[in-house]
Amino acid sequence: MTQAPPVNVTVTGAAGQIGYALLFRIASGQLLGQDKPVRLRLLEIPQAVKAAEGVALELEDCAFPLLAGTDIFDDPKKAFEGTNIALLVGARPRTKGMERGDLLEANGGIFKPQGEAINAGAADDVKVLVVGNPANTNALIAQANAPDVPAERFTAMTRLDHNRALAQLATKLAVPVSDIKKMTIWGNHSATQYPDIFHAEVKGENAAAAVNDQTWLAEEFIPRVAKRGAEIIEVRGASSAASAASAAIDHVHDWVNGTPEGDWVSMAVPSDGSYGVPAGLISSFPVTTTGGRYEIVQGLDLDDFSRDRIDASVKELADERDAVRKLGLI
Ligand SMILES: NC(=O)C1=CN([C@@H]2O[C@H](COP(=O)(O)OP(=O)(O)OC[C@H]3O[C@@H](n4cnc5c(N)ncnc54)[C@H](O)[C@@H]3O)[C@@H](O)[C@H]2O)C=CC1
Ligand SMILES: O=C([O-])CC(=O)C(=O)O
Repeated sequence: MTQAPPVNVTVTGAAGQIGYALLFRIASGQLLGQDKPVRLRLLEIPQAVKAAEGVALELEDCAFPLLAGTDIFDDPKKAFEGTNIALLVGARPRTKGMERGDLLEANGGIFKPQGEAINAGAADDVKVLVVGNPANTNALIAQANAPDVPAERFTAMTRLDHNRALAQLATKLAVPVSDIKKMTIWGNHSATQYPDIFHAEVKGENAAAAVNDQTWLAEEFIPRVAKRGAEIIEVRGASSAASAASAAIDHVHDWVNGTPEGDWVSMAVPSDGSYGVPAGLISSFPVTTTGGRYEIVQGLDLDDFSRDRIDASVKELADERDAVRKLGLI
């Protein structure tokens, strides 16, 4: 039997913490599936190329049957040539006391040239996931600089928030995470995000009704999920890496392979105006995926509690967009 041609997967920041937790899972087939060979294209800044070469040696030593090769670049134009899946991880992480938005200027400059490089050389079917913070607005910058690529191919990661919310709710209800469906993260990957359990289901029952504890929801669950990144930085002394890599695998896996019947996932995607989110903002929504395409779940009722929180997070996204516009990045 002849093998399918390899899928080109570009990973930026390949020598970083997330990169180290991500590359081996991609090469082992967990990103795309056990029938899909991959060719890795790693992008790093010149000072970190040697470390990326070390990671490539270790990848070689794993003898992954699906890994067709690893190439290392310090030039985005080359790294994104022919890429089918682009994982934009490389950026400066925040440290204690910073908000993700504080990274806008530092990291914004990275995503403009990378958007241009994707525009110039990526494959026609390219799918982009931005992980580097502030992820939603970095995705907007990359997208704005890639006018020939369909806008909907640019997404940002809120799957880690989604997974955190699943885990917190499962612990509260003392059920396995697999019993929970239809979790939603709305808005920005920031402390204003809104993890919504009003449409989630636990073994078919409404999750908010199963919890039946508004104080826990408003004062524990929502802030815990929204500020979990800061909690990890406080406790681990560095920002989430393995859990972020795992969420990136989940995001792309489900985008490519589809969501199961009766469930959905959270992805930050360009708004089409759904739920009153201004068109074009890259905001987190509940989405289903099939055939490599996602669709925003329609028709969910939002009460005032949910509406106010979504509006606040979307306002923050609009402010970030205005800030990068002023910086000339979009
Ligand atoms: N969306 C999300 O849920 C999450 C996002 N993050 C973000 O992911 C990013 C990466 O985190 P870590 O891997 O922990 O950081 P890290 O500092 O360990 O690694 C970042 C890597 O990116 C590289 N890099 C910097 N500029 C680059 C450029 N222009 N092109 C290519 N590579 C470049 C650096 O040399 C470094 O090796 C940070 O922005 C962090 O805040 C982290 C966790 C979750
Ligand atoms: O909090 C951070 O800076 C890293 C991150 O995005 C997360 O863990 O959600």
